[in-house]
Amino acid sequence: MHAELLIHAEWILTVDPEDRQLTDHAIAIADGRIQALLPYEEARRTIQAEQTLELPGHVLIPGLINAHTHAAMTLLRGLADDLPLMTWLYQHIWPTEQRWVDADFVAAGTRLAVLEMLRGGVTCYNDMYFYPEVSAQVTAAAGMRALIGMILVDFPTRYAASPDEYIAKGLALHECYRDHPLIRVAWAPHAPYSVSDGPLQRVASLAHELGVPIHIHLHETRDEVEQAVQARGERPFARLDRLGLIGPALAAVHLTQLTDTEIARLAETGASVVHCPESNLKLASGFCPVARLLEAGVNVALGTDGAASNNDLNLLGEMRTAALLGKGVAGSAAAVPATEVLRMATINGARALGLDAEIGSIEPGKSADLVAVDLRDPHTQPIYHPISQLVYAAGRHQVRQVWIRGRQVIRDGAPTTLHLAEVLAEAQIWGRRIGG
Ligand SMILES: CSC[C@H]1O[C@@H](n2cnc3c(O)ncnc32)[C@H](O)[C@@H]1O
Ligand SMILES: [Zn+2]
Repeated sequence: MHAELLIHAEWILTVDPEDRQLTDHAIAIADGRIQALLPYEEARRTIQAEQTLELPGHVLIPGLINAHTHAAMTLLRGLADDLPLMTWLYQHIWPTEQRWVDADFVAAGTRLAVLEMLRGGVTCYNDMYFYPEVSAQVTAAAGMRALIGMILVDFPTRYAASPDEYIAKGLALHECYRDHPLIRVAWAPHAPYSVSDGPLQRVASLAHELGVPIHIHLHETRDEVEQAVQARGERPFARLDRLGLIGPALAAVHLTQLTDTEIARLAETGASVVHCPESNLKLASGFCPVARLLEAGVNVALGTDGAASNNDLNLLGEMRTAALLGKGVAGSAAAVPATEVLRMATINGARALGLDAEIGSIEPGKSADLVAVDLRDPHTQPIYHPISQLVYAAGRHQVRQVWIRGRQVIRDGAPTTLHLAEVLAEAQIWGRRIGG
């Protein structure tokens, strides 16, 4: 058998249905796909590889999937800290966005985000931001994978004047990225409090018609739910259900407020939850009941949220936070174990984004989206269980090699598709402009 690349890592965490953790195995890659996963000795005998990469002391994992972010908000990192959600959003972030966000802002901010995520082992992200056509273009040019949000809010911005215009621009984006190897699109209405019934209903039917996911913030805080109940006599979850949005295409972000009935409804409809523990902690938004969701059979993915509320796009760090917080919230050290957290950051993310046939695990036939993490640092030694070191001790600087569709986008910790100094210079110009 001929392969373009053979990777021999000391450990491989497949995240396949059996959660196989392999030692001394190799992965053969051809045409951007995982061609074979087999014992290294057998690979040496049966595979003629153009290149073989030896990775002693490394663990190889599927590319990490950041299932909720606002990539271009890297340019607003640290602008407004230590504030609760609604003060942060209405008094700081939205006025700043109204003033500064244009296509150039989104290009510079997305490039910075893509660079940060790739270096941290994130190979795919789910975005919700203005000028999505710009994010899509920047991401594809860097060889990264993304699900780009066709955004929708009731209020006018420089990007679009009305819900009709947001939807028309979304449809144009969908058309443009039909059959693209790296970019897919999703409907991304911002939240129940910022989008009214008519446009939400249109999103539900268009999502069904086009076969694309729906990405929305939901029940982020107790205030959000209480205010909706006061104003409309209905919880936002019930409203979305009535409007046809709760179903297998839904990736609902945050969900810090959930009744048992709502959890059962998520499980029964096959909807996904995207947990953003660090954003929830920083904005003091509340706690997503991850252990209860997992127990009920709900697909739970992991996201960083934007860099203005986290303040990084470090999914490896988010995995550790999710595990620790999940145990604290459940009152059980056995809750949200390391293997489950790795699933949340990979295959569950892929499922939430409708991409699980293509990415999320290391299995022959899937795209070669792979990450090698060097565990030979002092703080990840000795190694009894590589997954424990990965989730509880490793830092993102230990991500050394990253491939997307078989193309190496990070080599020895450095980007191959983006120019670090240029991306930083561009971000600093924006920082000076906004900071005055
Ligand atoms: C319509 S583009 C996305 C919109 O969402 C804002 N945003 C960023 N983080 C959050 C969050 O945690 N909750 C609600 N809204 C958020 C972002 O600033 C954009 O305006
Ligand atoms: Zn968000």
